[in-house]
Amino acid sequence: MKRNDFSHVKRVVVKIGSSLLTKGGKGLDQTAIAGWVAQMAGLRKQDIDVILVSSGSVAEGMCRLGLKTRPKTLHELQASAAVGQMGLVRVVDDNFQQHGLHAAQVLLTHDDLSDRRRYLNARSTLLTLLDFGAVPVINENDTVATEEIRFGDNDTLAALVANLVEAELLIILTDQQGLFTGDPTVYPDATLVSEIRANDPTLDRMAGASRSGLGRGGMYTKVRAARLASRSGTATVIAPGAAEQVISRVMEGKNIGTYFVPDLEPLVARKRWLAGQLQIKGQLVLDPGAVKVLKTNGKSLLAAGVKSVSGRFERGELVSCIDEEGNEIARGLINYGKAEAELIAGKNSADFERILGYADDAEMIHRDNMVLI
Ligand SMILES: Nc1ncnc2c1ncn2[C@@H]1O[C@H](COP(=O)(O)OP(=O)(O)O)[C@@H](O)[C@H]1O
Ligand SMILES: N[C@@H](CCC(=O)OP(=O)(O)O)C(=O)O
Repeated sequence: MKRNDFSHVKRVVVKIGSSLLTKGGKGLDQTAIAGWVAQMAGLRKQDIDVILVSSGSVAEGMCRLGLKTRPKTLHELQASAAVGQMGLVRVVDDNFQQHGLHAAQVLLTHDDLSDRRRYLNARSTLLTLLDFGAVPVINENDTVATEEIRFGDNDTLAALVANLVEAELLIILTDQQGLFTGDPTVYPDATLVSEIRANDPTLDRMAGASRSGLGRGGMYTKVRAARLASRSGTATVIAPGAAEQVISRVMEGKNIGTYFVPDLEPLVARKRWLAGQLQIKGQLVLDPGAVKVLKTNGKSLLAAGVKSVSGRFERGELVSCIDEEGNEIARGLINYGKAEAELIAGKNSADFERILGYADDAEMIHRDNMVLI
């Protein structure tokens, strides 16, 4: 994808860093936030799905609590985040409301995206919010995250969210013009990189740490995020958050910030991931009707077309779909664990509530989570 193809983008993740949001730690920048929200609302009006990953809870909490330096201990960080998150969501929500849009707070930990079942839950909730036309506002769940289940920085979180919802574009707003050949606060003669392949090995030499004491990762985590995002075919632009109409200009394909070109298109990347990297935990035998629908119409797999179930799997794990002769037709992430799948195999989704005691996904495997073999 070239910059001038961004006009085709239908789903974008915007990440805004702490120092931008809090005027370098002085408190939430109401004017700037109103400006970014207005631009995101403009995208929603064009029917583009928008997800905001917003940092700033610790920085705003520090400000409210009168802490001069970023706390060192985990519980102080967590307390600070809890205080600051209140201010953050209030301002963001007020602003989206002024544009007639609903903001939806989603706080995630690393476990939510690494555990297969929780991954599917997080994905379904985010996609449902987008279907409702709401704007998910995501941050790390700092108050409960221990070291082991932390993302640690919101650049990584934003990239994983972009992977999760298959956004075509990730925009990371920061306090610099973009990625420079070296940290411009240390090397004044460093120059702005306008475009680079996300997997270019020279990137590691350019990107340094954060120096503001407010954010977490500096350029290093942003470059790593661009690489991570490129795994699902997502393009990344690191752009100057303080620049006039920055989000709109990036979306218009203007030459602003640094554009990280992914190696693959989103669909190809996801199919490769599904087809190659996960272990198959079970098998579904499909009736001829289901085989035909999957092959010819690219539809989701409904339980009604499943004749039998084998293997050991939980919700969210990879299963293989075979025809009655044993030929593999497709693979996908299943919405039900083995016990439930056996109960609903061959049944209509209208009967799920009676059989299972609850009604959940109508599909056994959603077409977005399936790849034909
Ligand atoms: N190659 C580079 N180009 C630009 N900035 C860099 C580079 N290396 C390190 N940095 C530093 O990264 C900082 C931005 O990261 P950070 O403070 O974590 O911001 P944010 O809060 O937006 O995530 C810049 O202010 C700059 O000091
Ligand atoms: N969850 C933390 C995120 C910290 C963080 O990654 O900050 P930044 O490097 O400014 O994006 C917070 O809201 O303060």
